[in-house]
Amino acid sequence: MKYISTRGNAPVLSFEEAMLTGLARDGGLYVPETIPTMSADEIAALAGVSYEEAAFRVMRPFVGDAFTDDEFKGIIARAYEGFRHEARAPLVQLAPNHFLLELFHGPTLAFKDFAMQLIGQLFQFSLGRRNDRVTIVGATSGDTGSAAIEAFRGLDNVDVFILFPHGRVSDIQRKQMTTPDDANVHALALDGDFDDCQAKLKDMFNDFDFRDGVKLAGVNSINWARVLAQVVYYFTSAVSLGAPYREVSFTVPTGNFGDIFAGYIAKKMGLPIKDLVIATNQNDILHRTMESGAYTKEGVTPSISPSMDIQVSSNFERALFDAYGRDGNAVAQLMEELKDGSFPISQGAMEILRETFKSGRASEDETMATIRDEFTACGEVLCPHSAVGVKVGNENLSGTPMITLATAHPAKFPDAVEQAMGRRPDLPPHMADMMDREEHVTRVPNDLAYLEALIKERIAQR
Ligand SMILES: Cc1ncc(COP(=O)(O)O)c(C=O)c1O
Ligand SMILES: N[C@@H](CCOP(=O)(O)O)C(=O)O
Repeated sequence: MKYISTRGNAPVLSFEEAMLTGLARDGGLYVPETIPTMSADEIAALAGVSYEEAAFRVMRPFVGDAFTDDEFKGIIARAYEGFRHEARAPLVQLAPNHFLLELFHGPTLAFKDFAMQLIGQLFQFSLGRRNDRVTIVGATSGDTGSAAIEAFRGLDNVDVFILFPHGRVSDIQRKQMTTPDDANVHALALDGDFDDCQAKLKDMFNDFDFRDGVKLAGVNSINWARVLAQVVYYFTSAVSLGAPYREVSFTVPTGNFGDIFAGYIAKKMGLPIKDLVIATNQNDILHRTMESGAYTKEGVTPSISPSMDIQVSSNFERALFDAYGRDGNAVAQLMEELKDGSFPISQGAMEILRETFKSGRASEDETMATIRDEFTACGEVLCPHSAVGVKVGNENLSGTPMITLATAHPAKFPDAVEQAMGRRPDLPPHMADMMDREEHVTRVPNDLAYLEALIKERIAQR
């Protein structure tokens, strides 16, 4: 299995190389050269197997000969052993034809744990046998950062630096990133928004002296392994509702487009998905793009679903690559135009995108009302991101079962949830004292040279 860049001008890599590389050297994102498929019989055979076994069968064709089957099974087993639910990703029913896929039973209470716990094990295995080390820099709007820190804390051969937007994550999210006291963990509060954090991260990858000097690696959904791990729960949830003999639809609260892109890959692999619905909050660039055919930045307004306060949606580039017939030059041109704030999408590409994706948005009031109404109707407490999904999912119900992804635990956003339904959700016991723990954080300017110097200095001190 080979991996190619969405901008068509970077070395072709194996799974392991792509995973350790992060961003392609032409600024693009790695994708598989071809998407392996699963037959209806292979999909049907996932019914009743453990999440770990399903993960092995779904991901195995993508990793090539990077690991033996036993090695890969061991990596998967270690990744998910810390989850607090036997099913890992349980489905609950909200209404006769609407289901919620709870993805928040991992150690940091967000769907990021599904991929990050796996990547943590993959990196340890690969770096160990190569006797190598890396510097991970991650950009986060709240959840990727804590999941990455949890997956990599305490390791000798990895330093992990997390850039988060100062003042724009929830208190719990911040505490999750700033309270670990491991020497290899560095929480950096940047003066800017998430898009600034992600832009700085990409600038670091595009500065080859820095990148090669510190052995930079990325664990954002830039990294193909992140997307791959998220493909699995589309299969397990669809199969439990009757796939491959029954179609299902998914609604996905969307920001950086990684999670819904994983659903797109599942569909390309043969999973019978009818609709893939993009759900955005008031920062609705993806919904506007689907309606207008132009990707146009308008600035980000902080919301009660802060992890989705994003307007440069990294993985949309992967969808554009396919919609433009895998023409890397065309994608590179669009990304160049985006530097001026906007690019039009060709009619042909838009038709392809609309064949696969529907979209909707939820305002702040609608998100609050959804938290309140779903609690009243069925007792499910939603986080604000999941509520955005449920609101848009409700608007797209049809005869096909709809699965909405619940991407975070409500206790990560207690203020918004309390405001909506008058009750404060409790943190699970392992995090109950989170607000009392001491914080270790460095406030940093939105300045590439400053950040690179700081990272080099911290690494030298270790
Ligand atoms: C809780 C939560 N929901 C939804 C999203 C959006 O997911 P994606 O960026 O993969 O579109 C994020 C951030 O990524 C998140 O943290
Ligand atoms: N919402 C994310 C933003 C980063 O997304 P990623 O999937 O590219 O890591 C977050 O919580 O940090």
